[in-house]
Amino acid sequence: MLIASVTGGCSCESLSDTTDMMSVADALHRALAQVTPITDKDTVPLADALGRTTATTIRAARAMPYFDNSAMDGFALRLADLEGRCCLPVAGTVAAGDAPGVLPNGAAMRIYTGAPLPEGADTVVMREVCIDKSRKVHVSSPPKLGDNIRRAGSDQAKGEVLLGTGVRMASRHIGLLAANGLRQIEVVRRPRVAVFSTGEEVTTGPCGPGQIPDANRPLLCALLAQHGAEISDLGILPDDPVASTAHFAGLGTRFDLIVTSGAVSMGGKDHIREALTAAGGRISGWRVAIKPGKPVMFGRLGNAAFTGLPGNPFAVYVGFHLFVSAQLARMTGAEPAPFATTPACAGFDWQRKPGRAEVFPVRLGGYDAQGLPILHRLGAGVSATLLPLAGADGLATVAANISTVKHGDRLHWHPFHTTGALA
Ligand SMILES: Nc1nc2c(c(=O)[nH]1)N[C@H]1C(S)=C(S)[C@@H](COP(=O)(O)OP(=O)(O)OC[C@H]3O[C@@H](n4cnc5c(N)ncnc54)[C@H](O)[C@@H]3O)O[C@H]1N2
Ligand code: MOO
Repeated sequence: MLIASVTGGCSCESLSDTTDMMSVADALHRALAQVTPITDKDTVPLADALGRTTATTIRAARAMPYFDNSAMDGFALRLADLEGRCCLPVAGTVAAGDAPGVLPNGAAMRIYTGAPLPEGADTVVMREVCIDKSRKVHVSSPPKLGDNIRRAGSDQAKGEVLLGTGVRMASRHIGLLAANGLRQIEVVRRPRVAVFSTGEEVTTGPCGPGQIPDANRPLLCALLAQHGAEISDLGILPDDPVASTAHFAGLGTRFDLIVTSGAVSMGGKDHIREALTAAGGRISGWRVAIKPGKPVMFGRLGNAAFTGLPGNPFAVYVGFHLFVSAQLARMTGAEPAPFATTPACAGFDWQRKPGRAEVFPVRLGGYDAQGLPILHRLGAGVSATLLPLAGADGLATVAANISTVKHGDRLHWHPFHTTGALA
C-alpha cells in the first residue's frame, strides 16, 4: 500500500477536533504567504559565501580551461611525426606552471598533467604506453589525434552561466566559481530572524521547583544558523501578554522573521495570539493537522513574518523543517525544498489514530529486494522528547487519513544526510 506524503496526502479528517485544522499543504502555503522576499544584496568574498544565496546570475569570467593543456602525464607530439616510426627524440619537459613552449619538428616533449600544450603538438600519449629512454621515447601503442588534450574553453565559454540566482551556495558551487577565478559574489542579505522562547517554567539558569532548561532556543538557533540566518536571540517571554506585547513592539521593522516557541495552544497562559495582535500584528493561520506541531501559528508583525511554533521540542524541530526552512528559502529567493520526498518502506507495524499527518523519527534498517530503504520507527510519538530524534537517520511521514501501517508499506522519508546539507 502506498502511503501518501505528508504534504500531498488526502486531507480528509476523521476526528471532530481536526475539522478546523489546515492540511500541511495549506499550512505551508499560508506560511510562505507571510514572507516578503529580501531585495538587499551583500558582496562577499567567495570564502564567506557558504550557505548564502546568489542574488544575481553568475557568469564565467574566462573560458575554461584557460589554455590547451595535458590531461595526463606522458609525451606531447605531432601525430604525423609518428608516421612510419615509433620512436621520437625528446626535446625537453613541460610541467604544470611552465609557460607554453614550442614543439620542435619531429620531436616529442615530456609533459605532465595540467601543463600547457606546446605549440605544434596535437596529441598526448600516456606515460604508460611509452618507454622513456631519456633522450628519446618509444611509443608502443599508436595514439589517436587529439588524445589526452583538454582544449581551452571546452568546459566553459567566457560569459557562460555558471550559477543562476537563488542558488544556495554549497561547497561544489564555491569550487566551481573559484576555478573560474571569481573571488567575490553578490548574495542576498541574510534573513534577520528574532527568536524567543516562552514560559515561566523555562529558564537558562539553575532550575527551581517546576522549572525546566530552555531547549528550544538553542535548538532553533542551531537550525537557523545551519540555514544561513542572522539570528537575534531575544530570550524568554514571560507568560504575560502585556509584557510580551512590549517585547514585540518595534520588531516588525528590524526583522524579516520572528520565531517563537510555546504558548500557542489552548491553555490559559497561551498568550502569543493576544500579544501579537496587541502589538499590531495579525494571525493568518493557526492549527495544522500535523503531529507533532498542531498549534503552530502563522502571521505578520509589520514587515516581518511571524511563526509561532508549539512548545514541545520535537514539535519545534518538525515545525522548523516543514515551515520555517521553507520561509527562509522563499525570503532569499531559493526554491523551498519539498519535505520527505525519498521513497522508502516500513519495517514495522503500527496502528495509529488518523486525523493528523504524522512525522516521526526513523532509523534505516537496510534495503528491500527493490533497493528501497527499510525504516524502523523510533519513539512513541511523544513530542516532548528529542531522544529518539537524536538517534535517528531521518524523519518519515504518514498522511492524515492513515490508521494502519504494515511491514512493507510505502513511506516517504527525509534522510538526515541530505538535511540542509551544503553538498
Ligand atoms: N487542550 C489542549 N491542550 C493541548 C493541545 C490542544 O490541542 N488542546 N495541544 C497540545 C499540543 S499538540 C501541543 S504541541 C502543546 C503545545 O502547546 P504550546 O505551544 O502552548 O506550548 P506550551 O504549553 O508553552 O509548552 C508545551 C510543552 O513544551 C514545554 N516547553 C515550552 N517551551 C520550552 C522550551 N523552550 N524548552 C523546553 N521545553 C519547552 C513546556 O514546558 C510544555 O511541557 O499543547 C498541547 N496541549
Ligand atoms: O503537536 Mo503536539 O507537538 O502533538 O504535542
